[in-house]
Amino acid sequence: MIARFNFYPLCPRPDVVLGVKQHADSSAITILLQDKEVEGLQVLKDDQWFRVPVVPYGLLINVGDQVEIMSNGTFKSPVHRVLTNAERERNTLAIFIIPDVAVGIGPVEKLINEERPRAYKDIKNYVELFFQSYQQGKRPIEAAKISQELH
Ligand SMILES: O=C(O)CCC(=O)C(=O)O
Ligand SMILES: [Fe+2]
Repeated sequence: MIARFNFYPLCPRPDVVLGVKQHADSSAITILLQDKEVEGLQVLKDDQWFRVPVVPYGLLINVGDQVEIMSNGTFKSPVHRVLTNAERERNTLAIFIIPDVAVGIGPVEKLINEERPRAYKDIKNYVELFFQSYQQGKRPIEAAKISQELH
């Protein structure tokens, strides 16, 4: 488990500067305590950005890439980003639940069948793989997909 406190200072140019660039989380599950007043998080769906409303003291549960892999794609890890704000500072707390790297992860056998063939490889240290791809501007989960090997 990793806890990250995010602080977004005032930014004079929210039109050109992001608080966090678009990504999906490398965790299995993320628990996010948003700022109780200031909005900023957006989720990508069907090529459109949707704002995540503020729910004071509410916890936002987000599926990360590792649950997408373990569920053989049944649950999707959403791409999201954070905007900046010229008038209000913003604070959030993200708790990333991460499986033991020594154990590794892969799709659960019972979720693999003829209709849904195995879509992801077994992986030992997904977070390391994640950051290799992330630095190159690629969607890290693509590196875990089996169809990738055919190209
Ligand atoms: O600060 C937020 O609202 C979200 C931060 C986030 O996406 C992350 O820390 O992975
Ligand atoms: Fe995130």
